[in-house]
Amino acid sequence: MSAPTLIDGKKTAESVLAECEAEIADLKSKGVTPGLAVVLVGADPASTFYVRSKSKMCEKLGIHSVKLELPAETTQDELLKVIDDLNNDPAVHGILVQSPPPAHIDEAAIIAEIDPAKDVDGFHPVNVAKLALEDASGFVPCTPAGCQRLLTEYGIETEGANVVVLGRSMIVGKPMALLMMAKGKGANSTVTVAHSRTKDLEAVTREADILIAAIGKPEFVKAGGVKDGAVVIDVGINRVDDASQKKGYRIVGDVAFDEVAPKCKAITPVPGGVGPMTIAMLMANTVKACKQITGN
Ligand SMILES: NC(=O)C1=CN([C@@H]2O[C@H](COP(=O)(O)OP(=O)(O)OC[C@H]3O[C@@H](n4cnc5c(N)ncnc54)[C@H](OP(=O)(O)O)[C@@H]3O)[C@@H](O)[C@H]2O)C=CC1
Ligand SMILES: Nc1nc(=O)c2c([nH]1)NC[C@@H]1CN(c3ccc(C(=O)N[C@@H](CCC(=O)O)C(=O)O)cc3)C=[N+]21
Repeated sequence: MSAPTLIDGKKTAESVLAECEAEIADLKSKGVTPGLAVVLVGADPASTFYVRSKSKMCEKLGIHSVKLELPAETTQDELLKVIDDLNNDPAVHGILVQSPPPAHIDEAAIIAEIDPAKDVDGFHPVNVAKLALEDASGFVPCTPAGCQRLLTEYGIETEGANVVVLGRSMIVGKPMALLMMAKGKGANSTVTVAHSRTKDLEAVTREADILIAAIGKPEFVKAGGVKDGAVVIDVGINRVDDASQKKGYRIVGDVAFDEVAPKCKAITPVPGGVGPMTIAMLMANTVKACKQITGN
């Protein structure tokens, strides 16, 4: 087989961000500045890193950024109050509460408190329903939206394709499956969702023309679970110990890249694949929220 196409998430994210910049300039010419609030409870190092990269991207694009890093002991009621204040803040059009929160927080209740019009993560029940109903006024979760954009950007045929989504979380797997089974461009796929209870997993994933892996298990998908000529989108972000690295770890995906890539038509790297797209789609959702809320 010829060498696989490396799907460049950084480059595609740049085009999404350039579209955002044009829309932000237009909004600013009308006296409106989009605003995003990112809330982190506790100091998990990976979460802290992601929250800061989101805020940095806002600053780069000229989006008003509110970063709230709250102590791990923050109570449910205190967090609900923070959300209410952001719901009522006219300078904030998007609200994101970094997942997962500490164990004493009821995450579903926090998500339900967010004004659906500001729910740029697309986790609120109203937006989950809009995705299922194919109502484009809602917010699509950033990671699945980013995966779909990578497929369309690289001209990958999704119509009638066998798409296997590995993982069924509310953040990635389930919305990813809904997106790909929807009617329309970049979708119309035949979708199978596999998870930890799936029987003969490799036989299932081997049927995929497009395999989207989101399970959080380092290098779990091996060559034997991938069809020749498949397109592989690796959502996984896993830290594995690596003494040869300055930080003492490196990031790998859910796919064993070195053995899987030679079988693929196209594959995303980790890092530099889906991760940068997640942040870019968050910016795009924030611009969309701002336009909807301000009527622009
Ligand atoms: N690149 C990005 O922007 C993002 C990356 N991620 C990364 O994606 C990965 C998945 O995240 P997330 O969806 O939040 O994870 P969750 O832990 O919420 O969900 C994992 C899913 O994978 C399934 N699963 C776990 N182990 C296996 C297994 N051995 N075989 C088959 N299925 C399995 C689980 O099945 P079951 O339901 O049966 O338990 C579950 O559905 C993580 O590495 C995360 O860091 C997440 C968000 C954004
Ligand atoms: N409410 C909420 N919304 C989220 O969107 C959300 C969340 N909670 N919790 C955690 C996951 C994870 N996530 C990532 C974002 C960016 C990269 C990213 O930028 N990755 C880069 C750098 C990777 C690195 O060096 O660590 C890359 O893959 O190239 C990765 C993962 C968003 N998530």
